[in-house]
Amino acid sequence: MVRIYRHESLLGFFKGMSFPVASIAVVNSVLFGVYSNALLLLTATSHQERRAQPPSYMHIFLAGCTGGFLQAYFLAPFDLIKVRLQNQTEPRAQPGSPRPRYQGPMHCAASIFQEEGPRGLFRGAWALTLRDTPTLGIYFITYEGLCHQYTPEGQNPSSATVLVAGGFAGIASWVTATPLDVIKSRMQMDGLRGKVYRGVLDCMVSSVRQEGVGVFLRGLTINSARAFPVNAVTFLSYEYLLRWWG
Ligand SMILES: CN(C)C(=N)NCCC[C@H](N)C(=O)O
Repeated sequence: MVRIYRHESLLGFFKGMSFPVASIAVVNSVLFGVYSNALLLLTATSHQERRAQPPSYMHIFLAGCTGGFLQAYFLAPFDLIKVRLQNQTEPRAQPGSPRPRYQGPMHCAASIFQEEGPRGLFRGAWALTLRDTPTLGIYFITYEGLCHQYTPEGQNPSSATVLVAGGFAGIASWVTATPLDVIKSRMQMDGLRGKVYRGVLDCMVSSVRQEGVGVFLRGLTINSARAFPVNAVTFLSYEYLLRWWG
């Protein structure tokens, strides 16, 4: 944090933010929309009816995995641009200093398209899919399990329960996602200075060889700390929107 602040000022912390903000609505709509509809198909009960007839954990897991799998393809290009911008550490443009490689998200998208082709925009998408498919199953199981545990039979969970269950769901999913998150980010940066990795497995093997198994825990603390508030608010919004409009 100190280094980013010294090198790039407060603005350094917001690098690559505009694209995730623009994309989060689309990505979460796909995720929660697919999850709810998959659960509807599997259990034939609406969101309201599910309080009285809770779905099985197997159905919740399968619906979560389906949501995770499909959202990964919407998330992939936005996430790639975020990662490329976050890894660009040149100070912001100052008179006389060399211009950074990417001047913003649109320029980054256009450059990747030109230099690496349309498929370049989906670099790392396979690792992202492997990361998100099981971990979103875990995400929804944790959320539903905690809500079920702390809510009296047949009632809706309170706001406090939703916030805490959502926060822990976020942490559980990030703890399990971090190893593949590290690999995904390395695959996304690959191609910038020529291709280093032959695929996901090759990236895993060479990362472990060079840095040891601890490499899979990179970013775990920060991912988990961020996950609690983000997902507490995400689930609270989801629950209230469904209660008002569902
Ligand atoms: C890859 N993982 C762990 C997840 N996608 N987990 C679900 C949380 C998603 C939420 N938008 C977040 O960024 O925390």
